[in-house]
Amino acid sequence: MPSISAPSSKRTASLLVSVKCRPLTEAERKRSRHIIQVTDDKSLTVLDPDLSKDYLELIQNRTKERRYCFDHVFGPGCTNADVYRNISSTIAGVVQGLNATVFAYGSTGSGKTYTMVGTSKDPGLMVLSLHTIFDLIKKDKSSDIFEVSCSYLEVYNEVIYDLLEKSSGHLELREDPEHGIMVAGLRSIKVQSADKILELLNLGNSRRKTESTEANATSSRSHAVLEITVKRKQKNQYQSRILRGKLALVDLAGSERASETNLGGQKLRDGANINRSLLALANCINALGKQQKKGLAYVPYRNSKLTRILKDGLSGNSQTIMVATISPADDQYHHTINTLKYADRAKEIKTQVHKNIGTVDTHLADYQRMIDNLQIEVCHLRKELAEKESQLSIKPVEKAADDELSWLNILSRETGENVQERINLQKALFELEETNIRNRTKLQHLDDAIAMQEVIEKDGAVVQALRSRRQVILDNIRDNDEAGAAYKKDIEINEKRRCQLQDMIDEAICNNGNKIYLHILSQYRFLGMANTELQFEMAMRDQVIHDQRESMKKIWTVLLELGLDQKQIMDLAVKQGIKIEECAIAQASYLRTLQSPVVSIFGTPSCVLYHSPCLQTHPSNACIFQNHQGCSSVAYVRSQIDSPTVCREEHHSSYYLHSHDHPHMAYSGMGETKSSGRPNPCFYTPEKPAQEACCFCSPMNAQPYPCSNERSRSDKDLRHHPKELTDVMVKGLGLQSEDLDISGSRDVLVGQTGDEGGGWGGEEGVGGDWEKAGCQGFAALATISDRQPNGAVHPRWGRYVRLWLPHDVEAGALKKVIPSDGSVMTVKSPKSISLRQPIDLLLPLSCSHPKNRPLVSGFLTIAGACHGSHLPQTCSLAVHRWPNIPHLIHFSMS
Ligand SMILES: Nc1ncnc2c1ncn2[C@@H]1O[C@H](COP(=O)(O)OP(=O)(O)OP(=O)(O)O)[C@@H](O)[C@H]1O
Repeated sequence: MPSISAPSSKRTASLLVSVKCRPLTEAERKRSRHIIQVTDDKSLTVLDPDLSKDYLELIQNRTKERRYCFDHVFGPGCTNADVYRNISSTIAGVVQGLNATVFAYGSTGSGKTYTMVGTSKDPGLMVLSLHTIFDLIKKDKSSDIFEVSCSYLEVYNEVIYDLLEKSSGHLELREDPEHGIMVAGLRSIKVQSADKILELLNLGNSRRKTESTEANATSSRSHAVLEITVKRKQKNQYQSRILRGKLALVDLAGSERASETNLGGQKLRDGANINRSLLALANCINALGKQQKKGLAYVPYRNSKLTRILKDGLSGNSQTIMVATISPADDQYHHTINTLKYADRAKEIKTQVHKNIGTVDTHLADYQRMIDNLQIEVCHLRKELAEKESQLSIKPVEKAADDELSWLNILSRETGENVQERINLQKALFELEETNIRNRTKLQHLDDAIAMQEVIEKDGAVVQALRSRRQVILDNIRDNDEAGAAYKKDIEINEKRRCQLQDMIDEAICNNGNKIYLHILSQYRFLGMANTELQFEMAMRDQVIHDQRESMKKIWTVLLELGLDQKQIMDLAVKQGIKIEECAIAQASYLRTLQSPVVSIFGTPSCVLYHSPCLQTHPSNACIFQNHQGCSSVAYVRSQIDSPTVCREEHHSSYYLHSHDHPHMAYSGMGETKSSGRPNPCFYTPEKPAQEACCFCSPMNAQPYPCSNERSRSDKDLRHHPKELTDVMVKGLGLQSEDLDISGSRDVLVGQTGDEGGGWGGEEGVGGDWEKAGCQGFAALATISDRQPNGAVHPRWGRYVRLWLPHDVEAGALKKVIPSDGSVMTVKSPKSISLRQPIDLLLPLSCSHPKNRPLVSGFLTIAGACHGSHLPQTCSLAVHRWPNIPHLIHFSMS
């Protein structure tokens, strides 16, 4: 039996904020007054720059003098080494597998580069950190093997360049589940000594874009990120543990107002992009600071490349240090106050620090390989394109052809950027909606709490506190909705641009004689898009995996807080015949090993689920059901807990189950399951005692259960998270499932027509009229519940369904939704239903539960039709084709 262990512990760390005030420069000394007073090593005062204020104004407290406290404050007399002394312990953690981020934040000319890079006399934090890392490695007494590598990039005008490459192309960001945000194609150079890195650092710095502005003679025009990775591996040990610490040292570009710096043309554009990134950073700091007080505020990381790169440092797994640099000059008062305002807010930011002990899920590795292969192909095509271009330019062709080529190149680049932008915007929208789903769940909890408390005391202090909390959440929801609307507008703009570009390429293909070139171009474009699509899917799924991991951790916390140790949990599990695997193992092999039944009901009593002890190779939570008109379908059902761990293996299983050629099981329309070869699956509804359940077949190694003639409810399966663990808690510890409020508000169910589109309601069904009309049908299932995770019935639950469809389908294609009470609800289709554009359905009163609850628990059948060849014949193929099952049909409740 595999061993189990609790997840590695996380430590919540506050962002450490140091403020560094530089001395007045030679020029400033002549014209400016020094307005910074460092009171002690933790506080400073910014004096009012206006000396002309009279006594009255001062006593009326109209002075602009401001006082601030931080973790550390360094005056003009301090060196970089003084600043470093307070952060060296954090840097040392990198050698122990921890992540750290250090960034300098301040207005232009305030001393960011001086602090990070420094001079030979006063080496900066980058240099000092490197020395610490190599000194520690040298002094290490263990037999561990260390490997240090470094990369250095810059973000200039929202484009990422490799500073260690002589002439770097544009680099793209990728979201990696194990390592967070990564820059695809960025060189990582293995280094043996600090001197080697310093050499690389100098080389990179010489390539950095700097300009002379009025505010700073060598103003950095780009944001630079030096990343040092320290890999530590135990020597000579089987399955040795690898620790991987990462240090990111960031020197931000100078922010300035165009009006102050007399910029124009390119410089003005640089300034705008620099400010866009810095504004995005400031907004993230704002939102993160607010989060501590206000709960779930959306953090707009996606608004710039810089914030995406810094995401881990701002909220993820990293101990982060912000060095706010300020100028003491009175004419910089506003910039100084602005910097200090954000630094003050940043004090509220919390990160979660834990050691990086690497594990790689096999399916993730599969995806990675696919992406890598695509990228190799993209590179290959790029090369071919370049060759083709040079061939063409060698030929004595006229200037017109050259112009055409460069025009096509621009077109190709813009297409790539358009796709990237679209993906980024969609992800942002997705995350925003996730945040609001959680906000709405919180709101419901608060409503319940307020209602309960009001029974005790109508307007007491607790009620008031709850109400003000409620207001905060409402504000968050409103802010997020506004941000969402802005993203939607951006998506519209992006879509328009996409159409324009497409038209231009199509026209070029029609008109241009150079067919090979255009062929390569379009192939390149196609592969590039496929590549980014895959990355998108990967990132979406990673998000879901992340959620699941969080849920697992919560369950572990509950179990451990109950006073049980791992062995006891394991024993309880064994007694109940439940198999528990280590978190990471469970992620990968969850569906294969799951033994627990999942309940399902649809329409009539003949709806059953099968339990998988006898079919271990299939996902146990597959469901066979019969609809209210007596036609059967097979559906692949996923409950909340396991929906996230979708891997390709599952899709095969799903498809396998539905295939007519299934070697082990055939299912006929009217409720007979024919067995062939393998033991048949058994069916039961867990809410009913075993005797009441029925069996469609005679399983060889499972007890047949009679089936209830009533419509049973499926509330319980909706709430379950990592199911082995909840089973331990419910069966082993005698807890009520309702006690296990491990929040998360999603249930995902995906279904499809079983018999080539047949079986969804005769003439009107998928296989009926629509097929005759030349359409292909599809059908899907979504669960719905009027119960909250804590078991309480809430009137608003179950009224809101959100769907993502597997493909774009035409307007009006979504035909009907059938709630499990048998009523049919016609759907007013939105103008267009498109992939990843969710459709929100608010259920009408006709879907009411007899007891006036908005809707009974159960399933919705969603049926529709789609013209053309976009949609595979059944959803099962769609499932097979689109690895991202949870996003095919995504259902959420609020
Ligand atoms: N602690 C210090 N001691 C002496 N001189 C300093 C110090 N900090 C900064 N300076 C000087 O101030 C000037 C501006 O510094 P620096 O270039 O580091 O600013 P910056 O914030 O990086 O500007 P930008 O954002 O425009 O790149 C430089 O001439 C630098 O030498």
